[in-house]
Amino acid sequence: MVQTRFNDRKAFQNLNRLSKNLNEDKFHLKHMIQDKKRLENFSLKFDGFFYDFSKQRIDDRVMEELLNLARQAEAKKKFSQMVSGEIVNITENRAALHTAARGFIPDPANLTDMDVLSEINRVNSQIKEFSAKIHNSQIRSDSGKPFTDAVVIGIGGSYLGCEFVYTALKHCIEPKIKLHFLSNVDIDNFGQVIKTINPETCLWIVISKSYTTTETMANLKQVLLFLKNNKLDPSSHLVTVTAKGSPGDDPANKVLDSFHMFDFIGGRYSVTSAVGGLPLSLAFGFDIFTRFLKGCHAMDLHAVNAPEKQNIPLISALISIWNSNFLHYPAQAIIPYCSALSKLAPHVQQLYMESLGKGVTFDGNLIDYKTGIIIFGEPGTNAQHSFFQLAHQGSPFPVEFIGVVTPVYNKDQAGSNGVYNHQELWANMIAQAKALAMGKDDDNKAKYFTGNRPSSTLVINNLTPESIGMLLAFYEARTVYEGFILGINPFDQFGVELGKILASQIRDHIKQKNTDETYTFDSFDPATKFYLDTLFNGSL
Ligand SMILES: O=P(O)(O)OC[C@H]1O[C@](O)(CO)[C@@H](O)[C@@H]1O
Repeated sequence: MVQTRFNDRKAFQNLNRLSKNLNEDKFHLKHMIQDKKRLENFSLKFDGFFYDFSKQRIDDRVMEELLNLARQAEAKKKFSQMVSGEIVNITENRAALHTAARGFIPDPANLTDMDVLSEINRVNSQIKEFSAKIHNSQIRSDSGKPFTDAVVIGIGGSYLGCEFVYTALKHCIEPKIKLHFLSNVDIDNFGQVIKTINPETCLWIVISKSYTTTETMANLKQVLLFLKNNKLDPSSHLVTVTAKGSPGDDPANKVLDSFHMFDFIGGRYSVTSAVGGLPLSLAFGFDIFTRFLKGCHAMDLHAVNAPEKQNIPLISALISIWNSNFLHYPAQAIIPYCSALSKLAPHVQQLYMESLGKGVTFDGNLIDYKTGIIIFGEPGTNAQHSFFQLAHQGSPFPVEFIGVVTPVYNKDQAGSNGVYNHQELWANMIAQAKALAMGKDDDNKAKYFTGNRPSSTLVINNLTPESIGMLLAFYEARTVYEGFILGINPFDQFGVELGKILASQIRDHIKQKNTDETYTFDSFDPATKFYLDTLFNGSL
């Protein structure tokens, strides 16, 4: 069925018109945020999750048209189809059932050709049993020692989400098994990791859906050599998380165990499958992983059931579309005022940009409007001392501030200024959003701030497995909603393929040179030849 293009929708035309009026002074944020009802009218709260979009450049009319845009795109209907297991990833002819990993399928009877929930439950039981055996030392290393550390070998969706959740949770829960991450093919990544572990008490978790990803396979090779050099048997030290039937699915028991991931859950949406489930259960216990899933599930239910007007992921997707397509901001920063969330932005970078950085519509037509924008971020206040100069006086971009009401560390003391560190942190977060919105007049133009720079603020009460789950599922749902409204497929990633193909061609030539010193790179363009010659010369 041919769909109406995003920019042919009536609401799109109306929003375009409304965006032109915004230059009038009365729409400057410094005036709009004075309205006593503004926060109440432009914020939403759900289950300890607060989303304030009162400092976005919107008013009631813009909001109403944005909601119309979502309705005209049937965003909620598409979201329901997704959680029900319909084929929403049409270019790859697959469902996108990451929500099922947290036990959420509204009507499992409709899933005829795959037993999604029983497969998920089977793998979760396997994870529960395996992690308990590691914790109670029923499973020990080759030399009979209890495991103390685990290295996750994986890249992209098989790494980033897990690192985000682990980094967040280790602030509030002492890990039983310490996790380390080996993602980059850079040999120095491997070199650093092996410095931090004891080979005799370390478990290696290879995570790769395809089990063909070059970086992961190259690192696996290094690990196997490392185990051999340390006289350790991979069948006692290595586990795999991979698709059923992949080269890493191990019926021959060459490794300690294999856990399945499924093609109905895409890599960047896979933290709640065995991809995150195994390492996080090893680190904190299966019960903590379950609590994390419950947080995701709560947000999933909200994303499906809340009406458009109260739906936090949907509203934030609309705000993002407003900022990119109508106000023409090219990027968005994610700034958590919380060190524990330091790996959130790298995770959302992949989730968002791999999902929404698309050039064709659902039905295969080239696109002439903005799809995904650039996402980047750093924790505050650090970000204030690096790139916030540009945020305040350079090219504007919307910012998403994230605050956590109660810190984990409960011995914070007031300094000589009578303020606790955590209060100082919040003072800065509040001030930055205000400064961006208000701006400041000054006769000295070097000290003049235009203001009218939009931001949202997201607040959670504290760092718990449940709240981290909600945060993760919020970003997933928002990404998917944005994709559905933009009329693109948020589940494929053909854009990563071309570089891989070219790398493989270059690799073939490197291989030839490794076996034949006289081999030349003359068949390449001059720059490629220059870089390869430099690599082989060992110096510029
Ligand atoms: O799990 P695999 O198959 O190793 O893939 C890793 C990652 O690589 C990508 O294909 C991108 O290159 C991601 O989508 C995926 O999460």
